[in-house]
Amino acid sequence: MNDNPLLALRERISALDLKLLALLSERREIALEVAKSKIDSHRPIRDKSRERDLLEYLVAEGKKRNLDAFYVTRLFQLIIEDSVLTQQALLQTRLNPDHEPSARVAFLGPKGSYSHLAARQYGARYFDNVLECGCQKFADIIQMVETGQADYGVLPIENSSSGSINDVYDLLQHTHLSLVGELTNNIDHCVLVSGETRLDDIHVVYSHPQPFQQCSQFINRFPHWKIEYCESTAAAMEKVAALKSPHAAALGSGAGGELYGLQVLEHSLANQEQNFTRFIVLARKAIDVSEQVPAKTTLIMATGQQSGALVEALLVLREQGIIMTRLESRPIHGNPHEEMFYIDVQANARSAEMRRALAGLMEITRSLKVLGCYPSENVIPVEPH
Ligand SMILES: O=C(O)C(=O)C[C@]1(C(=O)O)C=C[C@@H](O)C=C1
Repeated sequence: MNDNPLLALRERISALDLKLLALLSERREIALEVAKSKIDSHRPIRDKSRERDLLEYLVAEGKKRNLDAFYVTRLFQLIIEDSVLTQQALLQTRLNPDHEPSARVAFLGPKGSYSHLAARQYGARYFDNVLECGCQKFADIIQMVETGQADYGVLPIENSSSGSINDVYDLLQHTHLSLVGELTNNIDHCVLVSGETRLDDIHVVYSHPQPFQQCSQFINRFPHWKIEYCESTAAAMEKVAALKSPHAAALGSGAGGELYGLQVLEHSLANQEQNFTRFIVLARKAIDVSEQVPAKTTLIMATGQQSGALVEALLVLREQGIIMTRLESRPIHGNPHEEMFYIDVQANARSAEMRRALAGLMEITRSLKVLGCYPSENVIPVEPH
Protein backbone atom coordinates (compact mmCIF):
# COMPACT_ATOMS: atom_id res chain seq x y z
CA MET A 1 0.00 0.00 0.00
CA ASN A 2 0.99 3.58 -0.62
CA ASP A 3 1.62 5.96 2.33
CA ASN A 4 1.13 9.12 0.28
CA PRO A 5 -2.67 9.79 0.17
CA LEU A 6 -2.48 11.84 -3.05
CA LEU A 7 -0.62 9.09 -4.86
CA ALA A 8 -3.09 6.49 -3.65
CA LEU A 9 -6.04 8.57 -4.85
CA ARG A 10 -4.38 9.15 -8.21
CA GLU A 11 -3.85 5.46 -8.61
CA ARG A 12 -7.56 4.91 -8.06
CA ILE A 13 -8.39 7.59 -10.65
CA SER A 14 -5.99 6.05 -13.18
CA ALA A 15 -7.52 2.63 -12.63
CA LEU A 16 -11.03 4.02 -13.19
CA ASP A 17 -9.92 5.92 -16.31
CA LEU A 18 -8.50 2.71 -17.68
CA LYS A 19 -11.88 1.06 -17.15
CA LEU A 20 -13.54 3.98 -18.96
CA LEU A 21 -11.17 3.49 -21.89
CA ALA A 22 -11.99 -0.21 -22.04
CA LEU A 23 -15.71 0.61 -22.01
CA LEU A 24 -15.31 3.21 -24.76
CA SER A 25 -13.43 0.73 -26.88
CA GLU A 26 -16.16 -1.87 -26.29
CA ARG A 27 -18.81 0.71 -27.22
CA ARG A 28 -16.97 1.42 -30.48
CA GLU A 29 -16.89 -2.29 -31.32
CA ILE A 30 -20.66 -2.49 -30.80
CA ALA A 31 -21.14 0.62 -32.98
CA LEU A 32 -19.26 -1.20 -35.75
CA GLU A 33 -21.65 -4.15 -35.39
CA VAL A 34 -24.53 -1.66 -35.65
CA ALA A 35 -22.97 -0.26 -38.83
CA LYS A 36 -22.75 -3.74 -40.36
CA SER A 37 -26.42 -4.40 -39.62
CA LYS A 38 -27.30 -1.00 -41.14
CA ILE A 39 -25.37 -1.84 -44.30
CA ASP A 40 -27.54 -4.95 -44.67
CA SER A 41 -30.79 -3.17 -43.92
CA HIS A 42 -29.92 -0.02 -45.96
CA ARG A 43 -30.67 2.30 -43.07
CA PRO A 44 -28.96 5.67 -42.63
CA ILE A 45 -26.12 5.65 -40.11
CA ARG A 46 -27.44 8.57 -38.17
CA ASP A 47 -30.64 8.23 -36.16
CA LYS A 48 -31.21 11.53 -34.37
CA SER A 49 -34.30 10.42 -32.51
CA ARG A 50 -32.36 7.50 -31.00
CA GLU A 51 -29.57 9.94 -30.04
CA ARG A 52 -32.10 12.29 -28.40
CA ASP A 53 -33.73 9.44 -26.45
CA LEU A 54 -30.35 8.15 -25.34
CA LEU A 55 -29.15 11.59 -24.20
CA GLU A 56 -32.36 12.18 -22.27
CA TYR A 57 -32.04 8.85 -20.52
CA LEU A 58 -28.37 9.50 -19.69
CA VAL A 59 -29.02 13.04 -18.42
CA ALA A 60 -31.74 11.67 -16.12
CA GLU A 61 -29.49 8.85 -14.90
CA GLY A 62 -26.63 11.35 -14.48
CA LYS A 63 -28.78 13.57 -12.24
CA LYS A 64 -29.37 10.65 -9.90
CA ARG A 65 -25.59 10.40 -9.59
CA ASN A 66 -25.00 14.14 -9.09
CA LEU A 67 -23.63 14.68 -12.60
CA ASP A 68 -24.99 17.83 -14.20
CA ALA A 69 -26.89 17.75 -17.50
CA PHE A 70 -24.41 19.96 -19.37
CA TYR A 71 -21.48 17.72 -18.50
CA VAL A 72 -23.31 14.50 -19.41
CA THR A 73 -24.60 15.98 -22.68
CA ARG A 74 -21.19 17.24 -23.82
CA LEU A 75 -19.48 14.01 -22.94
CA PHE A 76 -21.97 11.81 -24.78
CA GLN A 77 -22.24 14.12 -27.78
CA LEU A 78 -18.52 13.54 -28.27
CA ILE A 79 -18.89 9.78 -27.82
CA ILE A 80 -21.77 9.68 -30.33
CA GLU A 81 -19.84 11.81 -32.81
CA ASP A 82 -17.00 9.30 -32.67
CA SER A 83 -19.48 6.48 -33.13
CA VAL A 84 -21.05 8.13 -36.20
CA LEU A 85 -17.67 8.88 -37.80
CA THR A 86 -16.35 5.37 -37.06
CA GLN A 87 -19.44 3.85 -38.66
CA GLN A 88 -19.17 6.16 -41.68
CA ALA A 89 -15.55 5.16 -42.17
CA LEU A 90 -16.52 1.47 -42.13
CA LEU A 91 -19.21 2.01 -44.77
CA GLN A 92 -16.83 3.98 -46.94
CA THR A 93 -14.03 1.44 -46.79
CA ARG A 94 -16.48 -1.33 -47.71
CA LEU A 95 -17.93 0.66 -50.60
CA ASN A 96 -14.57 1.57 -52.13
CA PRO A 97 -12.74 -1.69 -52.85
CA ASP A 98 -9.47 0.12 -53.68
CA HIS A 99 -9.22 1.25 -50.08
CA GLU A 100 -5.90 0.03 -48.65
CA PRO A 101 -5.19 -0.54 -44.94
CA SER A 102 -2.00 1.55 -45.19
CA ALA A 103 -1.60 5.06 -46.55
CA ARG A 104 0.99 7.77 -46.99
CA VAL A 105 -0.52 11.08 -45.92
CA ALA A 106 1.04 14.45 -46.83
CA PHE A 107 0.40 17.65 -44.84
CA LEU A 108 1.93 21.06 -44.18
CA GLY A 109 4.78 21.36 -41.77
CA PRO A 110 6.95 19.15 -39.61
CA LYS A 111 5.45 17.29 -36.65
CA GLY A 112 3.18 19.31 -34.40
CA SER A 113 1.47 21.53 -37.00
CA TYR A 114 -2.32 21.74 -36.96
CA SER A 115 -2.25 20.02 -40.34
CA HIS A 116 -0.18 17.21 -38.85
CA LEU A 117 -2.72 16.71 -36.06
CA ALA A 118 -5.57 16.73 -38.63
CA ALA A 119 -3.69 14.27 -40.89
CA ARG A 120 -3.18 11.96 -37.91
CA GLN A 121 -6.84 12.15 -37.00
CA TYR A 122 -7.95 11.33 -40.55
CA GLY A 123 -5.37 8.55 -40.80
CA ALA A 124 -6.43 6.98 -37.50
CA ARG A 125 -10.04 6.85 -38.64
CA TYR A 126 -9.48 5.33 -42.07
CA PHE A 127 -6.25 3.29 -41.96
CA ASP A 128 -4.40 0.74 -39.83
CA ASN A 129 -0.99 2.17 -40.72
CA VAL A 130 -0.11 5.70 -41.74
CA LEU A 131 3.16 7.01 -43.08
CA GLU A 132 3.33 10.73 -42.36
CA CYS A 133 4.86 12.99 -45.02
CA GLY A 134 5.46 16.55 -43.80
CA CYS A 135 5.76 19.11 -46.62
CA GLN A 136 7.06 22.68 -46.72
CA LYS A 137 4.41 24.26 -48.95
CA PHE A 138 0.79 23.62 -49.91
CA ALA A 139 1.91 23.12 -53.53
CA ASP A 140 4.34 20.37 -52.41
CA ILE A 141 1.48 18.43 -50.79
CA ILE A 142 -0.47 18.46 -54.04
CA GLN A 143 2.62 17.49 -56.02
CA MET A 144 3.40 14.59 -53.67
CA VAL A 145 -0.06 13.13 -54.23
CA GLU A 146 -0.09 13.88 -57.97
CA THR A 147 3.22 12.11 -58.47
CA GLY A 148 2.24 9.12 -56.34
CA GLN A 149 4.76 9.82 -53.57
CA ALA A 150 1.81 10.14 -51.18
CA ASP A 151 -1.72 8.70 -51.33
CA TYR A 152 -3.57 11.50 -49.58
CA GLY A 153 -3.01 15.21 -48.97
CA VAL A 154 -4.57 17.07 -46.06
CA LEU A 155 -4.93 20.83 -46.57
CA PRO A 156 -6.63 23.56 -44.51
CA ILE A 157 -9.27 25.34 -46.57
CA GLU A 158 -11.09 27.72 -44.23
CA ASN A 159 -11.00 29.02 -40.71
CA SER A 160 -13.93 30.37 -38.73
CA SER A 161 -12.07 33.55 -37.76
CA SER A 162 -9.70 34.31 -40.65
CA GLY A 163 -11.86 32.99 -43.52
CA SER A 164 -10.81 31.15 -46.65
CA ILE A 165 -7.27 30.03 -47.31
CA ASN A 166 -6.94 31.49 -50.78
CA ASP A 167 -3.67 29.75 -51.69
CA VAL A 168 -5.40 26.39 -51.31
CA TYR A 169 -8.41 27.44 -53.40
CA ASP A 170 -6.06 28.63 -56.13
CA LEU A 171 -4.19 25.33 -56.16
CA LEU A 172 -7.48 23.45 -56.53
CA GLN A 173 -8.07 25.26 -59.83
CA HIS A 174 -5.16 23.49 -61.44
CA THR A 175 -5.02 20.02 -59.95
CA HIS A 176 -6.52 16.77 -61.25
CA LEU A 177 -6.79 15.41 -57.73
CA SER A 178 -10.19 14.68 -56.22
CA LEU A 179 -11.61 15.77 -52.94
CA VAL A 180 -12.30 12.61 -50.93
CA GLY A 181 -12.76 13.83 -47.38
CA GLU A 182 -13.09 16.70 -44.96
CA LEU A 183 -12.56 17.24 -41.27
CA THR A 184 -13.17 20.17 -38.98
CA ASN A 185 -10.96 20.74 -35.98
CA ASN A 186 -11.12 23.06 -33.04
CA ILE A 187 -7.99 25.18 -33.14
CA ASP A 188 -6.74 26.41 -29.78
CA HIS A 189 -3.83 28.77 -30.32
CA CYS A 190 -1.41 28.97 -27.39
CA VAL A 191 1.68 30.99 -26.52
CA LEU A 192 4.37 28.30 -26.32
CA VAL A 193 7.65 28.86 -24.54
CA SER A 194 10.75 26.80 -23.85
CA GLY A 195 10.99 27.51 -20.11
CA GLU A 196 10.16 29.85 -17.26
CA THR A 197 9.14 33.32 -18.57
CA ARG A 198 6.35 35.94 -18.54
CA LEU A 199 4.33 37.42 -21.41
CA ASP A 200 5.95 40.83 -20.82
CA ASP A 201 9.45 39.33 -21.09
CA ILE A 202 8.83 37.98 -24.58
CA HIS A 203 10.51 39.99 -27.37
CA VAL A 204 9.87 37.90 -30.45
CA VAL A 205 6.98 35.63 -31.49
CA TYR A 206 7.19 33.09 -34.31
CA SER A 207 4.28 31.54 -36.22
CA HIS A 208 2.51 31.05 -39.52
CA PRO A 209 0.63 34.20 -40.70
CA GLN A 210 -2.77 32.55 -40.05
CA PRO A 211 -2.49 32.33 -36.22
CA PHE A 212 -1.26 35.94 -36.08
CA GLN A 213 -4.35 36.97 -38.02
CA GLN A 214 -6.67 34.87 -35.88
CA CYS A 215 -5.19 36.17 -32.60
CA SER A 216 -4.75 39.83 -33.65
CA GLN A 217 -6.61 41.22 -30.62
CA PHE A 218 -4.42 39.34 -28.19
CA ILE A 219 -1.22 40.22 -30.09
CA ASN A 220 -2.16 43.93 -30.10
CA ARG A 221 -1.96 43.91 -26.31
CA PHE A 222 1.82 43.43 -26.63
CA PRO A 223 3.01 46.13 -29.04
CA HIS A 224 6.65 45.46 -28.14
CA TRP A 225 6.50 41.91 -29.56
CA LYS A 226 8.41 41.45 -32.80
CA ILE A 227 6.43 39.26 -35.22
CA GLU A 228 8.37 36.68 -37.26
CA TYR A 229 6.53 34.72 -39.95
CA CYS A 230 7.36 31.04 -40.44
CA GLU A 231 6.29 28.43 -43.01
CA SER A 232 4.17 26.64 -40.40
CA THR A 233 3.37 26.71 -36.69
CA ALA A 234 5.57 23.63 -36.32
CA ALA A 235 8.54 25.43 -37.87
CA ALA A 236 7.93 28.18 -35.30
CA MET A 237 7.93 25.65 -32.44
CA GLU A 238 11.11 24.07 -33.72
CA LYS A 239 12.76 27.49 -33.78
CA VAL A 240 11.66 28.38 -30.23
CA ALA A 241 12.73 24.97 -28.91
CA ALA A 242 16.18 25.50 -30.48
CA LEU A 243 16.55 29.08 -29.18
CA LYS A 244 15.75 28.08 -25.56
CA SER A 245 15.31 31.76 -24.72
CA PRO A 246 12.87 33.33 -22.24
CA HIS A 247 12.39 36.10 -24.83
CA ALA A 248 11.16 33.87 -27.67
CA ALA A 249 7.71 32.30 -28.07
CA ALA A 250 5.69 30.49 -30.72
CA LEU A 251 1.96 30.52 -31.46
CA GLY A 252 0.61 27.04 -32.03
CA SER A 253 -1.28 24.11 -30.55
CA GLY A 254 -0.55 22.81 -27.07
CA ALA A 255 -0.45 19.22 -28.39
CA GLY A 256 2.03 20.24 -31.10
CA GLY A 257 4.17 22.20 -28.61
CA GLU A 258 4.43 19.13 -26.42
CA LEU A 259 6.16 17.28 -29.25
CA TYR A 260 8.91 19.93 -29.06
CA GLY A 261 9.10 20.07 -25.26
CA LEU A 262 7.43 23.50 -25.15
CA GLN A 263 5.06 24.66 -22.43
CA VAL A 264 1.78 26.54 -22.73
CA LEU A 265 2.08 30.03 -21.22
CA GLU A 266 -1.39 31.22 -22.34
CA HIS A 267 -4.17 29.53 -24.31
CA SER A 268 -7.47 30.32 -26.08
CA LEU A 269 -5.96 33.35 -27.82
CA ALA A 270 -8.15 33.55 -30.92
CA ASN A 271 -10.34 36.61 -31.48
CA GLN A 272 -13.38 34.37 -31.77
CA GLU A 273 -14.13 32.00 -28.95
CA GLN A 274 -14.94 29.22 -31.41
CA ASN A 275 -11.98 28.83 -33.73
CA PHE A 276 -12.43 25.99 -36.21
CA THR A 277 -10.37 25.04 -39.21
CA ARG A 278 -11.83 22.89 -41.93
CA PHE A 279 -9.40 20.60 -43.72
CA ILE A 280 -9.94 18.85 -47.05
CA VAL A 281 -8.44 15.52 -48.07
CA LEU A 282 -7.25 15.01 -51.65
CA ALA A 283 -6.45 11.79 -53.51
CA ARG A 284 -5.74 10.77 -57.10
CA LYS A 285 -8.99 8.87 -57.50
CA ALA A 286 -12.51 10.05 -56.70
CA ILE A 287 -14.51 7.94 -54.24
CA ASP A 288 -18.08 6.70 -54.07
CA VAL A 289 -20.03 7.90 -51.08
CA SER A 290 -22.59 5.63 -49.47
CA GLU A 291 -26.19 6.81 -49.66
CA GLN A 292 -26.46 5.91 -45.98
CA VAL A 293 -24.15 8.74 -44.89
CA PRO A 294 -24.53 12.51 -45.42
CA ALA A 295 -22.49 13.53 -48.46
CA LYS A 296 -21.04 16.79 -49.67
CA THR A 297 -20.02 17.67 -53.20
CA THR A 298 -17.63 20.47 -54.15
CA LEU A 299 -17.94 22.09 -57.57
CA ILE A 300 -15.73 24.60 -59.30
CA MET A 301 -17.24 26.62 -62.11
CA ALA A 302 -16.71 29.72 -64.22
CA THR A 303 -19.76 31.61 -65.40
CA GLY A 304 -19.79 34.02 -68.32
CA GLN A 305 -19.60 37.77 -67.77
CA GLN A 306 -23.30 38.45 -68.43
CA SER A 307 -25.18 39.91 -65.50
CA GLY A 308 -27.02 37.47 -63.29
CA ALA A 309 -24.95 34.48 -64.46
CA LEU A 310 -24.14 33.37 -60.92
CA VAL A 311 -27.72 33.83 -59.76
CA GLU A 312 -28.89 31.57 -62.59
CA ALA A 313 -26.43 28.91 -61.61
CA LEU A 314 -27.60 29.03 -57.99
CA LEU A 315 -31.21 28.80 -59.11
CA VAL A 316 -30.40 25.49 -60.80
CA LEU A 317 -29.35 24.16 -57.40
CA ARG A 318 -32.44 25.54 -55.73
CA GLU A 319 -34.73 23.99 -58.34
CA GLN A 320 -33.34 20.59 -57.34
CA GLY A 321 -33.75 21.34 -53.63
CA ILE A 322 -29.98 21.20 -53.09
CA ILE A 323 -28.60 23.10 -50.11
CA MET A 324 -25.44 25.14 -50.66
CA THR A 325 -23.15 25.33 -47.63
CA ARG A 326 -20.39 27.48 -49.08
CA LEU A 327 -19.75 29.82 -51.99
CA GLU A 328 -16.30 31.23 -52.60
CA SER A 329 -15.03 33.25 -55.52
CA ARG A 330 -11.43 33.53 -56.73
CA PRO A 331 -9.88 35.43 -59.61
CA ILE A 332 -8.86 33.51 -62.72
CA HIS A 333 -5.20 34.02 -63.46
CA GLY A 334 -4.72 35.94 -66.74
CA ASN A 335 -8.42 36.80 -66.99
CA PRO A 336 -9.10 39.87 -64.83
CA HIS A 337 -12.77 40.15 -65.83
CA GLU A 338 -13.97 36.77 -64.74
CA GLU A 339 -14.04 34.75 -61.58
CA MET A 340 -14.04 31.15 -60.57
CA PHE A 341 -16.67 29.96 -58.09
CA TYR A 342 -16.26 27.18 -55.56
CA ILE A 343 -19.51 25.73 -54.31
CA ASP A 344 -20.05 23.17 -51.55
CA VAL A 345 -23.44 21.49 -51.57
CA GLN A 346 -25.09 18.95 -49.29
CA ALA A 347 -25.66 16.25 -51.89
CA ASN A 348 -24.29 12.99 -53.16
CA ALA A 349 -22.86 13.40 -56.68
CA ARG A 350 -24.59 10.14 -57.66
CA SER A 351 -28.05 11.27 -56.54
CA ALA A 352 -30.71 12.02 -59.17
CA GLU A 353 -31.06 15.65 -57.99
CA MET A 354 -27.34 16.26 -58.24
CA ARG A 355 -27.13 14.69 -61.70
CA ARG A 356 -29.97 16.90 -62.90
CA ALA A 357 -28.31 19.96 -61.31
CA LEU A 358 -24.98 19.17 -62.98
CA ALA A 359 -26.66 18.77 -66.37
CA GLY A 360 -28.42 22.12 -65.85
CA LEU A 361 -25.21 23.86 -64.77
CA MET A 362 -23.30 22.42 -67.72
CA GLU A 363 -25.62 24.28 -70.06
CA ILE A 364 -25.17 27.71 -68.48
CA THR A 365 -21.56 27.77 -67.23
CA ARG A 366 -18.37 28.31 -69.21
CA SER A 367 -16.60 25.54 -67.33
CA LEU A 368 -17.69 23.13 -64.65
CA LYS A 369 -15.75 20.55 -62.68
CA VAL A 370 -16.78 18.30 -59.82
CA LEU A 371 -13.83 18.49 -57.44
CA GLY A 372 -15.20 15.59 -55.47
CA CYS A 373 -17.94 13.99 -53.42
CA TYR A 374 -17.10 12.92 -49.87
CA PRO A 375 -18.78 12.00 -46.58
CA SER A 376 -19.65 15.04 -44.51
CA GLU A 377 -17.82 14.80 -41.20
CA ASN A 378 -19.73 17.65 -39.69
CA VAL A 379 -21.78 15.76 -37.12
CA ILE A 380 -24.06 18.44 -35.68
CA PRO A 381 -24.86 17.27 -32.14
CA VAL A 382 -28.37 16.53 -31.00
CA GLU A 383 -29.58 18.27 -27.81
CA PRO A 384 -31.75 16.45 -25.27
CA HIS A 385 -35.24 18.03 -24.79
O1 LIG B 1 -28.15 3.15 -32.34
C1 LIG B 1 -27.68 3.36 -33.47
O2 LIG B 1 -28.39 3.28 -34.48
C2 LIG B 1 -26.28 3.72 -33.62
O3 LIG B 1 -25.82 3.82 -34.74
C3 LIG B 1 -25.45 4.05 -32.43
C4 LIG B 1 -25.44 5.53 -32.12
C5 LIG B 1 -24.63 5.65 -30.79
O4 LIG B 1 -23.41 5.68 -30.86
O5 LIG B 1 -25.25 5.65 -29.73
C6 LIG B 1 -24.72 6.24 -33.21
C7 LIG B 1 -25.38 6.85 -34.25
C8 LIG B 1 -26.83 7.02 -34.29
O6 LIG B 1 -27.15 8.30 -34.73
C9 LIG B 1 -27.45 6.69 -33.02
C10 LIG B 1 -26.80 6.08 -31.98
